[in-house]
Amino acid sequence: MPLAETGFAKINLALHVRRRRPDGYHDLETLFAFCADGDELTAGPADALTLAIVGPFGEGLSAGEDNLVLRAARALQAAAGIARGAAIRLDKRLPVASGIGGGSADAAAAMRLLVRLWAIDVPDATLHAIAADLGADVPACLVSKSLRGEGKGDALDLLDDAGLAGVPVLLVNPRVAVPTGPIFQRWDGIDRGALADGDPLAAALAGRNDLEPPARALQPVIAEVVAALAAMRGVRLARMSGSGATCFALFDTAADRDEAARIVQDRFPRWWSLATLLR
Ligand SMILES: C[C@@](CO)(OP(=O)(O)O)[C@H](O)COP(=O)(O)OP(=O)(O)OC[C@H]1O[C@@H](n2ccc(N)nc2=O)[C@H](O)[C@@H]1O
Ligand SMILES: Nc1ncnc2c1ncn2[C@@H]1O[C@H](COP(=O)(O)OP(=O)(O)O)[C@@H](O)[C@H]1O
Repeated sequence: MPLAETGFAKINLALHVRRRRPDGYHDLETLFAFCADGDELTAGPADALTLAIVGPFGEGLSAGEDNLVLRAARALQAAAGIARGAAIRLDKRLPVASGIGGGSADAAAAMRLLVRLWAIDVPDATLHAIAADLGADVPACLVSKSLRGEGKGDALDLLDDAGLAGVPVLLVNPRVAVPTGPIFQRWDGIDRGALADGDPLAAALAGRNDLEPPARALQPVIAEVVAALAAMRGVRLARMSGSGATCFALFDTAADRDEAARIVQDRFPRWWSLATLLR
């Protein structure tokens, strides 16, 4: 039996961009939450390291050495000083370049998977460093629990008892790919203030996603998605995640979420959606 891990879909409940850094990155403050669903990875023992990609969003995604799954595997091999292989299979269920982790979640899931498959003992600090090297979001995805992120997004604080687990959520993507770097570049450079401390949901409600205006400027349909979600019954918060274009809504009840999912599917049959829960 191959081992399995989920690349849990990531949501930024709020994302405050504070300043542009000399290294081209941006200091930010964000509240990460994770969904119960995502991409599915499996791995079995093998002599060579291989990746096979299946699933609704697998088409067009390179399964070569540039894939974040293989980059994570190579980095782990190097850190552990081993040359063991693995036959990895990625079921790509999340849209690519869509602000919900995607590749970052896959890289993190691959790390968790291969640590188990290879039965290697890698210190947490080493895993964190490998993850941070793969992408600003990968350390958060490695943990895949509610977190507050600062710095590039890789200085993390676990939000114990965040009160978010089990909250019904609907993800909606209008099927436009939005690359992360260009959205940060289009941020207007105005610091609109810190993200509040304390209760994560209250902080998120009082907060914002500073990447939403530049993402909307590039893809106006994002405004339509947020407006459609915000108008649904039982919505607690509707917003774009990350650099877009996926938007999310948190609901009071699973019935409200399912009603919203039905309405979205009826009105916008081309859009992708996922009805799930926060974990
Ligand atoms: C915006 C966020 C919010 O969680 O999520 P996504 O939209 O990618 O899901 C993340 O900060 C994305 O993290 P990740 O996708 O891992 O970023 P990376 O691969 O490290 O960087 C891609 C590009 O984004 C920009 N970038 C990223 C993070 C950051 N704090 N400042 C930046 O300016 C840089 O231009 C960088 O070259
Ligand atoms: N396993 C993977 N899943 C998705 N994208 C991947 C993967 N491996 C590499 N990539 C690359 O990463 C890019 C997505 O990065 P990014 O824009 O940061 O996505 P997101 O906003 O969804 O986190 C894609 O353009 C894709 O070429």
